[in-house]
Amino acid sequence: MANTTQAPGTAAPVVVLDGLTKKYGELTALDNVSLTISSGQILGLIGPNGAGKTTAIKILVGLLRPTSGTARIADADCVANARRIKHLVGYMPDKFGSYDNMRVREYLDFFGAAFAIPRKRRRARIEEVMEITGTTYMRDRYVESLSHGMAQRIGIARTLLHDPKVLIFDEPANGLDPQARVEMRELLLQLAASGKTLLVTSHILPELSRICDRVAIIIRGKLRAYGTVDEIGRQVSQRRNVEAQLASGEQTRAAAEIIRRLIESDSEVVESPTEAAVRFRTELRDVEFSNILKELIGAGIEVTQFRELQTDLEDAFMSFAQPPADGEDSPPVPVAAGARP
Ligand SMILES: Nc1ncnc2c1ncn2[C@@H]1O[C@H](COP(=O)(O)OP(=O)(O)OP(=O)(O)O)[C@@H](O)[C@H]1O
Repeated sequence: MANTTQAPGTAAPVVVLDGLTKKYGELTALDNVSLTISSGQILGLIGPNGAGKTTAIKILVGLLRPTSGTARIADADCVANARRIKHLVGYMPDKFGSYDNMRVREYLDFFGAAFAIPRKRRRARIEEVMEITGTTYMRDRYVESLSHGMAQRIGIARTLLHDPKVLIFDEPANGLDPQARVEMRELLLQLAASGKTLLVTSHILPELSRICDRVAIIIRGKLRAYGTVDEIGRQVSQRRNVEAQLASGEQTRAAAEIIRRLIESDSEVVESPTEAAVRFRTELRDVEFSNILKELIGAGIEVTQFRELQTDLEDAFMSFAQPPADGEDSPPVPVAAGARP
């Protein structure tokens, strides 16, 4: 069984993947992936091209059968109850076809009809979803004339028509300019705040990951890390990233020598005379930090700042995504409680 037990005070799991595996012939596109998304949460499913994200999504929306394991949304199994899944989920694929000679309102009406929303109710619902997604002003525009960012918003409006519990968006931020990414992030937060549960994928680590309650990093079909952005940052590096800023670049060599003497011998110490800075990674505790600082000052080094740098999630992702050396499996990385690699 997956570790899906509900901790006291936490929201109920709405999406549950348990040991999900999908093979295409010899290729294992998804390998025993287990994770849960609770009600109102945003989960970012992040992985490079070919990681298995779309495969996981297609199983969830009932378009693919898993080789083994299960996927459930609310009370419905994604294979056995595919019809119910369609009502529970709003799905926006990474590419949606072109609809020539259709205005936005006609396009939404077309999909509303496909969801069998009665005509009268449909008209009001189209107004509502355009309001939610900030697309009312596009109502009379032809769909093919929309910019990519506008089209993405209409794509989201379309997924909301039947008021699903769960929204699954494949690469919603792909190809958007920085401003449109900010707007997309705000829209996703607004949808989660309105009670929707969201799963969004990305092949890069965009700003989207910052708004996710949980991030799942998937590499070559395996779940390599799962947790909050902070938890994943801590998983990747037990070592703290520290920077000593000096008054002058001329003292970087002397400072680096003192630091090398005081920290673990296998730690990398990077001197940057142009920035008048020395950076290093260490497992030392605070008390030992103060000792380094004391020694630097005692040696006449003018230290203007001595601080710990944040572990960047981008660094974490890159370290997970490194291709394994020949004959090795993926690098072993601890995974947060609640997930099984
Ligand atoms: N129908 C299929 N038949 C055979 N192999 C497939 C099929 N669909 C996907 N694959 C392979 O399975 C692996 C996972 O593909 P998937 O599309 O799920 O990855 P992804 O993470 O969504 O990638 P991207 O970011 O490029 O969309 C890839 O190696 C892909 O080539």
